[in-house]
Amino acid sequence: MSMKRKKVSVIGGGFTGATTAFMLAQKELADVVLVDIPQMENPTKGKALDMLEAAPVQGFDANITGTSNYEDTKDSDVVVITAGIARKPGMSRDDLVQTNQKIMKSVTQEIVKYSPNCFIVVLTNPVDAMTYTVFQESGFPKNRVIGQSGVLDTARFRTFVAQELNLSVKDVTGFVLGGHGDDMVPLVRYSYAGGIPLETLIPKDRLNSIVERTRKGGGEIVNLLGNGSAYYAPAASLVEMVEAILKDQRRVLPSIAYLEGEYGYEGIYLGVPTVLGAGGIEKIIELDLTSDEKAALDQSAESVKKVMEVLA
Ligand SMILES: NC(=O)c1ccc[n+]([C@@H]2O[C@H](COP(=O)([O-])OP(=O)(O)OC[C@H]3O[C@@H](n4cnc5c(N)ncnc54)[C@H](O)[C@@H]3O)[C@@H](O)[C@H]2O)c1
Ligand SMILES: O=C(O)C[C@H](O)C(=O)O
Repeated sequence: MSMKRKKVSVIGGGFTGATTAFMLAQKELADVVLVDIPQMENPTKGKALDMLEAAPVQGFDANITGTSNYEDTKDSDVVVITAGIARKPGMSRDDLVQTNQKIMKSVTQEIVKYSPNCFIVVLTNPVDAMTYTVFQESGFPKNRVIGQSGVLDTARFRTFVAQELNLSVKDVTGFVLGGHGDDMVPLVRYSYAGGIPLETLIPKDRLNSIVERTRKGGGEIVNLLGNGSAYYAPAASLVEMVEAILKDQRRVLPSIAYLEGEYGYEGIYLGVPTVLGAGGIEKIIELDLTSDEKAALDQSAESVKKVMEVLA
């Protein structure tokens, strides 16, 4: 009996797109189609072929193709959007909104034409507003249009906590809620090392500085790179979400989800804890928040709404 392989298309073959494609193939999660604009067709084909030639060495069975033709994305199970411009030092993610909004609209039309039943996972910044744009343009139900930010932001938080405590990252858990901006909300009260609340392990001032570093984690990398933004951890985060969907894992992961009353917000996409499985976002988990946590989340939601006003 033969099992048909899953298919994932990654739109945008730049740093995050190419890294995501390679990680998906290395994990044998799907055959991967990497898509970029016609002017980038040869470099995209070149990247895909180069990755494919790593398969015999690493021993993975997955096909990777590069293209600028959306017909090649036909019947994808999941489509990941990384197309668009990235920020440079001195810029905020919100400075990318107008350029990337146009790109979201055009790529979404092509995605929907060839894969009307797919799940879409959006990475392009400013990602809360771009996920909303893709949701509107696609006409898909909300469970099938998902944004990535919280897995990455939580991964940064977990990295810094593990460094602070000199413990394995595997034993550190956390939750970052809200928009993917400098006012995101790392929920320290819901964060643990080996099941022990972090607040009992790390002094308050050290925890506060970890929270601050997490909030500015994207900018820290942008300043170090000098000419672009992070891509290894963002790609790993996308792959974790795609894997949860393809394998129906029902993972509890933060996703950028469309809210219709949850946490008191209506009609916006925002980072919240979700259950990710074969139905995409199968559930939004509503945590009890203190008044300080809710005020911080309100501020983050306000920032997202301001960017959404530019969309109109
Ligand atoms: N949400 C997050 O956590 C997160 C993390 C990292 C990066 N990002 C965002 O992801 C985006 C991509 O970042 P990157 O580092 O890969 O940038 P990059 O410049 O390396 O790659 C972007 C690619 O998109 C392609 N592209 C542009 N217009 C396109 C179109 N219409 N169709 C198909 N492809 C198109 C470009 O040719 C380029 O190859 C940026 O907006 C960045 O800010 C978000
Ligand atoms: O910071 C950026 O502009 C890219 C991304 O959103 C990140 O957090 O690394």
